[in-house]
Amino acid sequence: MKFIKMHGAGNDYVYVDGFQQDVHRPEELAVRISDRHFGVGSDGLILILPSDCADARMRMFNADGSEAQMCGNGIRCVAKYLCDQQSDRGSQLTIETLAGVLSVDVTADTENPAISQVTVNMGQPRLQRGQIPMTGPQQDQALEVEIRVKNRTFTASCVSMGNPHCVVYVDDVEQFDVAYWGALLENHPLFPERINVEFVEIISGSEVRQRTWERGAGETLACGTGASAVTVAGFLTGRTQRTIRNHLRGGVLTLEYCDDETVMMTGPAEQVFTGDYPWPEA
Ligand SMILES: N[C@H](CCC[C@H](N)C(=O)O)C(=O)O
Repeated sequence: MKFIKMHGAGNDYVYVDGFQQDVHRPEELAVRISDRHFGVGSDGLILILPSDCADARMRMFNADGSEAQMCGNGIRCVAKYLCDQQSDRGSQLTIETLAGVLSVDVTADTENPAISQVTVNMGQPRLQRGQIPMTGPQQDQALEVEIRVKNRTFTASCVSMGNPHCVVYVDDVEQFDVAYWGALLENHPLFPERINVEFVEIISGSEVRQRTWERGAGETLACGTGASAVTVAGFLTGRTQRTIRNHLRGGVLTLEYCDDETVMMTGPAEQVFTGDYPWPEA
């Protein structure tokens, strides 16, 4: 099986072109290929597939084999790959995900063809508990709620960007024990489908620092849907402006929560290598 290794701001996935080959048992493949010692090593697996309603469809599997609705860093890489494959395609594409059909715009880096900058219209956030999903009154929002874990109470805002996010504000994110609290929050009984957790330090009204604990993958260097949720939560709770720069462990994303309530995200997409992985066709 041929694969491509790409990352967006250090959030790395193995990509397989499903236009060229069939991929069987992707859940099991994701677990094996993501392993950083016994596999290729990645945060998960992304399949690039034909679509009936868009230029392509993506399916995204976490390193634990669970399928997620969307991946913001991943969709930028899928867009870059499709543009590189067909240079006459133009820079604007649509990509179908389990969170809907999203529009992307790719700008090639003239000095380094391995890297592109990609802007994604991430769509509108879903704010009701029932949409996240989260227990409690299903029509209510969960902005600025207190979540009790062990001996600590966090102030959190929960936002769905198609997939679920819990944004937690902390004073010093570099010193914060992301692995310990991330795992506890991911599996908190409030969240029946588990949750991705963003730990955020506010630098100013237009700048934040984020570390990410991902559902099904642990700490990753970046999360695009998470950075989008952070933009929405920051604006709606009065912490940040509509446009922010988000400093993640693996790079910087620029985001805007627009007047029409869609989130625009811009960041890098980089191809690192291609390879072959032994995986039976059926
Ligand atoms: N890293 C991805 C999100 C993965 C989310 C996944 N861990 C889930 O289960 O929802 C991003 O850039 O948006």
